[in-house]
Amino acid sequence: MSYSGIASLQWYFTGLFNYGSWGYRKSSKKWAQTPLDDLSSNHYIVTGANSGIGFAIATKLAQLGANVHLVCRNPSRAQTAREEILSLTHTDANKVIVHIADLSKQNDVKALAAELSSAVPVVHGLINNAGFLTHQATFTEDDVESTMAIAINGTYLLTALLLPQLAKSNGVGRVINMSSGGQYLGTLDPNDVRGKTRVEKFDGTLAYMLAKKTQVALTQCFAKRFPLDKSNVVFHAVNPGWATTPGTEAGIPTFNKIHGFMMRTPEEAADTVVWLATAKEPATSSGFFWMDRQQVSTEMSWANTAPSSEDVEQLWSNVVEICGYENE
Ligand SMILES: NC(=O)c1ccc[n+]([C@@H]2O[C@H](COP(=O)([O-])OP(=O)(O)OC[C@H]3O[C@@H](n4cnc5c(N)ncnc54)[C@H](O)[C@@H]3O)[C@@H](O)[C@H]2O)c1
Repeated sequence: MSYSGIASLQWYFTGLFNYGSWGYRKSSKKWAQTPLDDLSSNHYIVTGANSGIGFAIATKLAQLGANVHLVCRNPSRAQTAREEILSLTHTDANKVIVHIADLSKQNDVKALAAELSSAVPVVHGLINNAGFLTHQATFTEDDVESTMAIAINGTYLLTALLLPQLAKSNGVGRVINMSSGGQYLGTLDPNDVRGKTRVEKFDGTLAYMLAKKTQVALTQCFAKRFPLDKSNVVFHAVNPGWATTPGTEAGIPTFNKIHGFMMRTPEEAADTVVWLATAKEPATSSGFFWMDRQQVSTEMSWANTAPSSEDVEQLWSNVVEICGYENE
């Protein structure tokens, strides 16, 4: 379960050169400025949309004219975010809609999916962005450690429940899972998805890496089970880089303080997600890991954390069992 010192160094130096704002500016010079399609009749769901990168994603999509569904846990913070988005983008007030759910709870996710299914019959993009890093082990009402609960309930269950609406997209339905560069150091443990064995000496950073690794593996599983030609849906996972947000200020304050000068803005970290959700090119591939509009490897050479295909399959069946739901 632990990660080696040399792999951490590799990760850190890769991050210094690529994950900060400088890395973003370097990469963005290569991008063709292709105009995005008219998004005015498209509907996007963004989880964790009231803060940080999620807020930047939702704002950009609203600016592009799309209908944006903000999924947030706290009603008053959700309303504040909605008002801010309306004032920043001057979009039609009917196009920015709030939905309340705690994505670490299965019952909330099921209720949210039911609400969205009737409110949004066709979903063009689901952006599973919500996530957090905590240094205290807490278990949800479903008996899953909270960091992992978002990866499972928020990512797996919401995606599985909304597949019929995504499949109806007149382009290609897109699911974008917000993973992290931290996933490179996480080791998949398919037989302890609930996080039970890690409680005594809880390491929040390790739990976070594991949750993010799980999101990448779930993305691959969805792509394998629901290929584009049969499902009309693509699945992507993203490393957004290092961005200063309320999440990094609370979860990794020392890292944030030391590296704040070089970290990305939430808008820079949001760029690849918005591109994956709206551009033509990423509608043709599925199951990959992306950073700065490029497919990147899911593994780092010295980390030795690549899960076996058996582990990935085991993960899927354990997650299905915990959630008690699977699409046919
Ligand atoms: N900021 C970074 O450098 C960075 C790097 C890699 C990955 N990420 C990932 O990007 C995503 C956004 O992070 P951020 O930095 O903008 O942090 P943030 O804390 O500013 O935003 C996270 C959002 O998720 C929401 N959220 C958390 N738990 C929730 C729950 N149980 N139910 C519903 N909503 C919940 C929060 O309310 C918040 O709106 C996260 O998944 C994070 O792990 C961030």
